[in-house]
Amino acid sequence: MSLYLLFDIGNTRMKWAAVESTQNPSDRQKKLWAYSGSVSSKSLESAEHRTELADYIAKTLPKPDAIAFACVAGNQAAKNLQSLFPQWSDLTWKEFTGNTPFNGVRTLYQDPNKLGADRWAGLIGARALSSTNTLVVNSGTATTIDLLGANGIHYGGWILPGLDLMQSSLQTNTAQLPQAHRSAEQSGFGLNTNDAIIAGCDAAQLGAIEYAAQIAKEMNHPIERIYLDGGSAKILHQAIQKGLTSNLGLAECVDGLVLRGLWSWLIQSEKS
Ligand SMILES: Nc1ncnc2c1ncn2[C@@H]1O[C@H](COP(=O)(O)OP(=O)(O)O)[C@@H](O)[C@H]1O
Ligand SMILES: CC(C)(COP(=O)(O)O)[C@@H](O)C(=O)NCCC(=O)O
Repeated sequence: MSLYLLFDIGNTRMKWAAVESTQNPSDRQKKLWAYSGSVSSKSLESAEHRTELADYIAKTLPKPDAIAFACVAGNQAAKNLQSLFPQWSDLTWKEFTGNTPFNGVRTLYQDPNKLGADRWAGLIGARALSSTNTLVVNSGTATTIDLLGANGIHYGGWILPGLDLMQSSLQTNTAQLPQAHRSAEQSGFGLNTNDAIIAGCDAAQLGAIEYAAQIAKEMNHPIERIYLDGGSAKILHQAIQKGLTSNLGLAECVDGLVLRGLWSWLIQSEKS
């Protein structure tokens, strides 16, 4: 049995998990993530936070057999992460990028070097869960919506500001708009400024997903699954369930698509 340590460094949060080779990236049980965590990606910039994190991970985890990471938060963030574990210096840190080949999934992106490592890993993670036409929605700092065909082809996707970014950019760039706050009652058209912002940004995100499904259908890839992952996935899912849009009944929250993709990649690399 091998122990894999996986890191997904996003623009807001760094997520990690340790998994065993006897487990399976297609497993949907919560206990799959028995050893996992997240911290602010910015905290990697602070020597004090780095030491705390290094202590925590090293004390709670035996030495892994392999480490894989995907980073879209800049080279320095990845370097800072790797500096945490000098005691594991004999291990190779395997960096996964948008250009990393994976048997069974292929992207049509014009320059895969430019495809976000997290988007590519998320698509591979989605493929571990489903072999049908799927929309992969990662709702973090940015929201990304990608079309993965049943044939394993990534037909491209969209990048939108994430939900928080949409809301906060209104406050930052206008004279009269406040930072909006979500409450349980909001739905439909807003009758005050706060609700108009919350519902408007929800509508932009859900509308984009619905539109993506419509285009996929026109491309003869009718969507059978919609996976929602990322820090705002649950909020988007709740908005869908409130009936803001009736056509997204397929949408479901899925944990750790990027980590699942890194894991699938390690398994495939070990076999070849
Ligand atoms: N504890 C938290 N700290 C910061 N953001 C959080 C937290 N929990 C949920 N969020 C939301 O999740 C988003 C970050 O999600 P995540 O998927 O980790 O993004 P990224 O991959 O871009 O770092 C934030 O923009 C925020 O809306
Ligand atoms: C779109 C992203 C900013 C999303 O990052 P995240 O919200 O997960 O932090 C990231 O995947 C990225 O920098 N992509 C590179 C450009 C591209 O995918 O075309």
